[in-house]
Amino acid sequence: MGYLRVYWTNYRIRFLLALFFLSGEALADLLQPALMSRIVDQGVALRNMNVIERLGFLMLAITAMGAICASFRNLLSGIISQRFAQDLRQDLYIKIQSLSQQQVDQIGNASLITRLTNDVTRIQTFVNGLMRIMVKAPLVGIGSLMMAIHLNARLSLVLLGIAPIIAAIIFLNMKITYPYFHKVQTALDSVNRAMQNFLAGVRVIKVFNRSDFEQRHFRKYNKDFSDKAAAATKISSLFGPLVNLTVNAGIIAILWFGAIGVHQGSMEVGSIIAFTNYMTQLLFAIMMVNHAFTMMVRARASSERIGEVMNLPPAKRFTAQSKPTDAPPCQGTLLFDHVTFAYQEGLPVLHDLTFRVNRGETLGIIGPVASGKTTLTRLILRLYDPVKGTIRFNGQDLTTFGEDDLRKKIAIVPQHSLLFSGSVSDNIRWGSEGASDKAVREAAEIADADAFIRKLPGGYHARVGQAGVNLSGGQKQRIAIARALIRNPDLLILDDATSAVDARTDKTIRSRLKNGQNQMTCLLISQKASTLKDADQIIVLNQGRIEAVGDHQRLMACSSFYHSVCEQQLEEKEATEE
Ligand SMILES: Nc1ncnc2c1ncn2[C@@H]1O[C@H](COP(=O)(O)OP(=O)(O)OP(=O)(O)O)[C@@H](O)[C@H]1O
Repeated sequence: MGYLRVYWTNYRIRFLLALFFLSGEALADLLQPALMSRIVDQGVALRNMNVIERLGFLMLAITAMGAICASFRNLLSGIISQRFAQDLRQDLYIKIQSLSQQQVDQIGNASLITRLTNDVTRIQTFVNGLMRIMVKAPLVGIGSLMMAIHLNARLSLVLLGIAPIIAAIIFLNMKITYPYFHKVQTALDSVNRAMQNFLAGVRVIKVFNRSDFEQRHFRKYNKDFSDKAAAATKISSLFGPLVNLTVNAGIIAILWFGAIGVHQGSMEVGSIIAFTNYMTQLLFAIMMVNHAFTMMVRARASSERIGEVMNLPPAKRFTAQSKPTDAPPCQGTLLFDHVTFAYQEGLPVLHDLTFRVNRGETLGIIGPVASGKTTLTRLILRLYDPVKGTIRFNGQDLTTFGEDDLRKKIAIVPQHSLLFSGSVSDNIRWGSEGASDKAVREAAEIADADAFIRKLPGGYHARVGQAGVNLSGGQKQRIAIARALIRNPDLLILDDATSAVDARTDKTIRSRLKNGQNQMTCLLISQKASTLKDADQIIVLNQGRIEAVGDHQRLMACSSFYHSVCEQQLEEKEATEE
C-alpha cells in the first residue's frame, strides 16, 4: 500500500484542516452531556432558572459551533476524497498504458477495468469515511471515556470490563471478512469479463441466436458475484449486533450500579444521565469504528489489487530515445535474424525465422491459420520481444529504438480495423495529429476511400459511431489504411487489411500503394494469393516456420501449399465468373 503515500503527501494539509473541524465537532458532542448534567443537578434539582438559562444558552452556542464545523468538514472530506480518487485513477490509467502486452495479458482487460473503476471507488469511499467516521469516532470515544472517568471513576470500571471484548470482536471482524471481500472483487472481474465479451461480440451473438446462452453464462457469473457479496455481508453483519449487545449490556450494568449509588446517596441523578449519555456516545463511536473497519477491509482488498498493478516492474521495453548506432543506416530495411518467440515458456509460436526485406520492397506472408503471421507483426512493433535472435530495422537493433521513434517509422493496419468515435477525418488524422486536410484526402485516395467518403452525409465530417459501427467492414479497412498511410512510415504492415474489400478495390489499393510508395517498405499478410502475387518476395509460414521463400513464380513451382492455395482461389474465381 506504499504507493498511496504520495496521495497522502499531496492532500495532508487539507486532510489536517478537515481533522481540525472534526475535532471542533467532536468537542461539541463531548461537552453537551457534561452541561446537561450541570443543568439537571444545579438548575432543575435546585430550581435555579439563572443556571438553566446561562448553561442552556451555552449549550446552544456549542451546538451551533459543532454544526458549522461539521459543514466545513463535510465539504473538505467530499473534495479531498474526490480529488484523491481522481489522481489515483489517472495514475493507474497511466500505469496501465505503460504495461507491456504480457503484463496486460496476465492481469486481463476486465480485471484492469474493475481496478480502474470499482476498486478506486472503494478507496474513495474509505478516504471519505476516514474523515467522517474513522477519526471522529476515536476522538468522541476516547473523549467520552475520559469524561465518564472524570464523572465517576468507579462506574468507569464497567467500561474497562467491556473494552477488551469489543476490541476482540472488531479484530475478528477484520480477520474473518478480509478474504471474503477479496473474493468479491475477483468475482466482479468475471462479471465485467462476461459483459466485455458480450459487447465485443454482440452482433455474432445475435446472428447465431445465442442470446439465451450468453444470458445463462452471464447469470452464472452474476450469481457467483452476488453469492460472494452476500456471504461477505452476512459475515460482516454479524459483528455489528455483537458489539451493540456488548455495549448495551454495559449500559444496563451502569444503570444498575448508578441506581444503587443514588439510593445510597453517593451519586446524583444528573451524573447518571450524563454517564449514560457518554456511554451511548461511546457505543455509537464503537459502532462507527466497527463500520469503518469493515470499510477499511474492503478498501484494503481493493488497494492491494490496485497495488498489484502499480507495483508491477516498469516494462523497460523502450529506451527513452533511440540510441546512436554505428550500423550503416539502411532506411526501411527489415531483418529477422534467427528469431524464435513463445507466448508461454517452452511453447514456441515462431521458430528460428531468418529473412530480409530491403527498402522499398514488398514482402508477402501467407500461411494457414495460427501459423504465426500476426505474431510476427507484433514482434516488429515490439509488443513482444523475441526469446532468441534479433530483429533489425533501418540497420539498427529494434531494442535500441525509442518508442516514439519506432512508432513514427512503422505503421500497421491490423486484421480488425478499430475506429474511434469522431468524424472520418478525425479517424484518418489520428495517424498524424497535425496533418492538413489535403494530406488526409491524399491518404484516403491511395486507400481508395476518397470516393465513398465523399458520398457519406457530411463527407469527411461524417460521424463515425463507436468502433465504426455505422460503416461496412471494407469501409473501415480503407479508413484504417488511410490512417496508417498518413503517417508516411518507412515500413507499412498490412495484416489481412484488405480481407473485406472486393478484388477490384484490393487491386486498386495495391497499385496506388506501389505508385505512391516513396520507397516505403511493405509487409503484406494475406490469405489471398492474388493480393501477394506482385510482392518482391513471399514467405510461406507454417506452424511458425518458414516453409518456402520466393516470388510468385518460384513458389508456384516449389511450394505445394502456395500452389494449392492459388489453384483453389483460381477455381473459386472461375466458378463465380461463370
Ligand atoms: N496473446 C496470446 N497469448 C498466447 N497465445 C497466443 C496469443 N496470440 C496468439 N497466440 C497463439 O499463437 C499462435 C499464432 O497466432 P497468430 O495470431 O500469430 O496466427 P496467424 O497466422 O496470424 O493466424 P490467423 O491467420 O488465423 O490470423 C496461435 O496458436 C495462437 O493460439
